[in-house]
Amino acid sequence: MSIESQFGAVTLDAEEAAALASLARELIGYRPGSLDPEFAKILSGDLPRSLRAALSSLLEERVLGVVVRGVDIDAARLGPTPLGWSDGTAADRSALGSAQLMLAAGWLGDVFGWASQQNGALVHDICPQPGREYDQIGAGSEAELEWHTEESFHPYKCDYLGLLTLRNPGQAATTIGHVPPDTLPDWVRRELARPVFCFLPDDAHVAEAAASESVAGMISDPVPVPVLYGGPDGPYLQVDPAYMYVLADDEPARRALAHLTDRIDASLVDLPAGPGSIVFLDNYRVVHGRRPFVPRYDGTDRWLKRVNVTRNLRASRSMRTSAVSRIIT
Ligand SMILES: O=C(O)CCC(=O)C(=O)O
Ligand SMILES: [Fe+2]
Repeated sequence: MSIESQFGAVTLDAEEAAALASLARELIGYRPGSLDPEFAKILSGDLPRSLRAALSSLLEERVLGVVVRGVDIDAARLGPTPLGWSDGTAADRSALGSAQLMLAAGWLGDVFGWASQQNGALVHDICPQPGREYDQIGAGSEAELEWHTEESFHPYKCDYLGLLTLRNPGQAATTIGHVPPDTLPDWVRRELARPVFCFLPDDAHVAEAAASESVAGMISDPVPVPVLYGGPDGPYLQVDPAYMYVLADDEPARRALAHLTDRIDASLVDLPAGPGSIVFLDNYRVVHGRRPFVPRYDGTDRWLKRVNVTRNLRASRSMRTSAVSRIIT
């Protein structure tokens, strides 16, 4: 079965798109300058039913991801794509899109951020940044962003990753890959379930690691974990070949990882998603990356918004400064 056929798809009609944008305006007005994720959850009960149904099928693991098309991003108001993420006015210009991404995420769970990523923002900008063209981070461009599960290095990685495309002139696709675990040979599954794989924080976190005690610790002292985890019948996956190594060069584990990597390579497809598309991916079951593209740095570049969603915010309480904080430190 192709990966695309295992994705839910919703195309909002004009009425649904207007209803979603109207909720977003309510969310923006509730606390000007900063989208309130708790209020977004309350409002998410009023999302168009077709959207809630698709998102619920993701919660139930009946699909690997959901693509929503027809979101009003108020393209006329967007202005120039920022050069990287630290552009103050860009949040305001793109608030309509960000609010809709947060609303849909609110139906799935709790949006959270990282102290070590984009200064703790809940909604991230993904735009090419001068000087980072060949780096394995969202702000790269000329080099393919190798496939990965998001924040593989962290025990409180997101359940779902949400991406909203604001613009993508060169149509540089997000890639997705998936291998049904029950199609892997038994020896591969056995090896990948052993806790002998070490993950390192990716460069996007390392640059801001001083802001996060847990991330700083993971750079110096990674805890070995399995690649396949959860139930033996339908295990979940954490894998990021660009940022991982096998403990003590364990040969069988290394071969199993190589086998998995080949299989995922062979499964990789482009996800078609133009401006006004939101994609949610099950970060426990699919990998994603990005095709290379040539950045322009003239204000018209590719620009995406990203959110991390967890089903269990409480699990990370020891790494957040208060029960209501949504920032992992
Ligand atoms: O740019 C994309 O399409 C995906 C970016 C990504 O995977 C990341 O920033 O971790
Ligand atoms: Fe990613």
